[in-house]
Amino acid sequence: MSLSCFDPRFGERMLSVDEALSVLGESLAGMMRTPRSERVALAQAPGRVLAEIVISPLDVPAQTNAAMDGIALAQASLPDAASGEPLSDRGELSDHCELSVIGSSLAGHPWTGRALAAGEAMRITTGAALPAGADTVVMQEQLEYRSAQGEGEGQGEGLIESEAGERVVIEGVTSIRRGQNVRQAGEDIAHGSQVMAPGQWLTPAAVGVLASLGLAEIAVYRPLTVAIFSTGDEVTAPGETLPAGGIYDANRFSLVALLRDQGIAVLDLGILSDDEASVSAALRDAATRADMVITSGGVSVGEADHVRSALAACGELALWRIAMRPGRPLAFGMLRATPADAESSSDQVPFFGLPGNPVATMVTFLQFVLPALRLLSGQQRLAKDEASASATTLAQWQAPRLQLTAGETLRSRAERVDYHRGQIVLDDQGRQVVMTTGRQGSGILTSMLLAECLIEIPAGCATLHAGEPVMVQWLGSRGIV
Ligand SMILES: Nc1nc2c(c(=O)[nH]1)N[C@H]1C(S)=C(S)[C@@H](COP(=O)(O)OP(=O)(O)OC[C@H]3O[C@@H](n4cnc5c(N)ncnc54)[C@H](O)[C@@H]3O)O[C@H]1N2
Ligand code: MOO
Repeated sequence: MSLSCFDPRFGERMLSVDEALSVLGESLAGMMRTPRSERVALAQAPGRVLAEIVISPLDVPAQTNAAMDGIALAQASLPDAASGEPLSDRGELSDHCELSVIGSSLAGHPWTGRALAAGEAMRITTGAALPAGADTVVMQEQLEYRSAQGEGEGQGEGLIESEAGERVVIEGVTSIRRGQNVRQAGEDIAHGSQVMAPGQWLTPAAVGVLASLGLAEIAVYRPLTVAIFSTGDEVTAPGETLPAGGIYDANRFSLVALLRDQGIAVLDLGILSDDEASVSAALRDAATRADMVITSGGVSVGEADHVRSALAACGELALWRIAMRPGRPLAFGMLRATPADAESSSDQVPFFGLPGNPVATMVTFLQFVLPALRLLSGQQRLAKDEASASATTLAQWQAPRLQLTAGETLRSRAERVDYHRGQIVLDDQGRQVVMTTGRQGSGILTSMLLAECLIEIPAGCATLHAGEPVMVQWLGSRGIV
């Protein structure tokens, strides 16, 4: 396969983020395969990607039922004040009426007797099936029950079982609308309708919906395996003593967390020293065991930046200079995999060499790696209307963009997109605005700790004034998309 990203021009000039995304998309399109699937218990499904079409085997709800505790009745059998007919003995327009209660329909214990006739009602609890002959539920708060002997009068709250000869007085009859407080069978999901399609990310809501269909297990795509390692002689594993000139390995941990959050199986290959031979040996090995390989550090132009040369021996690679900050240098390419086992689905494995500065590692992951993973893991962007779900570009898998108002003046270098880490706060007039999290260096990882969004200051814009509109990439309430 010829990779357009290895067009020699790209080594010369700075790519925009959009250009880099489209080149990446083209490269990955050539290797797209439907991932293999497996069946899992529903409890294991959250965070996985659905691999089958789900057609509803039933109506949800399965039966027409009450949305309130109260009584079920046929609205047409009620006296109608709107018709102007006198409802009381004195000829006044009364707003109450009395019906006889013939029984109870309880959630899990539906009424199995005869249908309701005119002038009759039935006690009913929320979720209980509506008895035949009823189409409307009046809530308990509008009711007063009268026992056959005229004793035990009361609002009836807490009373479940009806007794023989019981009657109920309804207040506010004129406001009762046909079908009120009733949930129709199939009003959420109709029997035989398509509920989900392959590619659906199984969110808490999605597994709830699957459970509501009675499904105990479901087909999901096998998770992708991603191999990661950090590079650099100074990079030290947490738990070890930090040597002079050392720095603890933050990137591997933030990357593992980002990957796991996407349901990815991680092959953690640890830390590699700045040694070309060991980096290329590790890459060769990783390419046979994983669906993608990600490193951090060593992609710039320093003497110890060996990732690029090590990669040249293992595949087809390019160093991109991307007009963004943080994250200007990024290596991308395809590693040759000599499959050592039948698990490997391709003889080419995408590779990302992310920049070593910890914020640059996370920001480039979010811009490029995350969309690539979502694409390769078979996710489909599903929308209520099919037209908006159709176009598949990598950009659609970036964090969602929102327009907010800048709460302070933001400065950037005009020639590249700047991703400031932002927090959404209320200004002194109670309006929602976005502010930076403070110092913005690409080694200031605590700026990501505070970030709820990335403020995108576009190339060509050196200053954005307070009060001006600004686009942000929303990272979600948990700090990741
Ligand atoms: N002459 C130039 N120097 C640099 C350029 C440039 O264009 N010309 N680009 C700068 C930018 S921007 C970045 S980002 C970095 C990226 O360089 P590398 O990917 O080669 O990263 P390193 O040099 O290995 O490390 C950069 C920085 O990050 C620390 N680091 C590395 N790995 C980890 C880790 N796993 N956990 C925590 N911190 C890590 C490392 O110690 C360095 O401080 O290059 C600039 N230089
Ligand atoms: O852009 Mo580098 O990625 O600033 O730290």
